[in-house]
Amino acid sequence: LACCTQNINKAKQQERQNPVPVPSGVRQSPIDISTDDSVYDPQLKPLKISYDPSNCLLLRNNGYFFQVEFEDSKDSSVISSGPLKNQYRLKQFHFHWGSKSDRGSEHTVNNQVYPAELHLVHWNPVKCNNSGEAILSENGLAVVGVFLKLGKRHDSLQKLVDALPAVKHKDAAVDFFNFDPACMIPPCSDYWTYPGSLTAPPLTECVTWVIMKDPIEVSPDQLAMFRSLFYTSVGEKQKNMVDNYRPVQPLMKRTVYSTIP
Ligand SMILES: COc1ccc(C[C@@]2(O)NC(=S)NC2=O)c(OC)c1
Ligand SMILES: [Zn+2]
Repeated sequence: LACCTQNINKAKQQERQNPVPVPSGVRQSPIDISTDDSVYDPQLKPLKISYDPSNCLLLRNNGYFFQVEFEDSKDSSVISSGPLKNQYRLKQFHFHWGSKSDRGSEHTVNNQVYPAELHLVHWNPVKCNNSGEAILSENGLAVVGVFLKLGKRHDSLQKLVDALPAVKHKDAAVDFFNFDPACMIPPCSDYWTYPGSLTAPPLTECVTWVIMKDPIEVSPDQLAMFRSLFYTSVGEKQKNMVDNYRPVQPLMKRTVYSTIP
């Protein structure tokens, strides 16, 4: 999963500069979430989240964003319930952010943009043998999205921020152990959910999205550290890693369901 995102992330950057409609894309992501048009589903339960920090392995700059990768050979860091029929294993998490705080998130809410968005990527071991296969299987992936807004410092995120200078350039990677991603899940369990896609090529329509209603807060200094990374490898002309988000896509015939009455 981590390996094959690199060359296609270049395509994602291209796609952002001159967006080309995806032929026969009927469930593309991200989208704008119109709260008035979303449908309250009283059957939707809170997402069950159970992560084991000892599964945390590595921090990598893949040339499009930085991602934290997890051991996923067992059902030890998983999500279930909510809109999910099976249990999904955490594979990695990453962020999207802007060059300025008036842009950065991939999803928007009533056209409100956030300065950044966290994606926690999980795959379905019942339907797939590994995360690479999950990309090719309908609802093979479940991605939890969490908006970031500027405010007070996020103390538990600081451990990750402090490790970023070690992965400034593309393809850099360092050991990154004992981090609990649950610290980035907002206390309120409310979410929107809809069927969508990867937001980078190959843009496959394999994702059940769960977007948390409440943002988490990070400080301006913490977000500035995200922007200090580079898209480029050592020795190349440095290009700051910013604005790595895809524009919103047409909702088409989809319904966004919510836990919010
Ligand atoms: C070939 O497999 C891929 C390709 C790209 C991504 C990245 C992304 O498109 N997906 C999400 S989520 N955000 C993104 O930017 C990926 O992530 C699971 C898997
Ligand atoms: Zn993403």
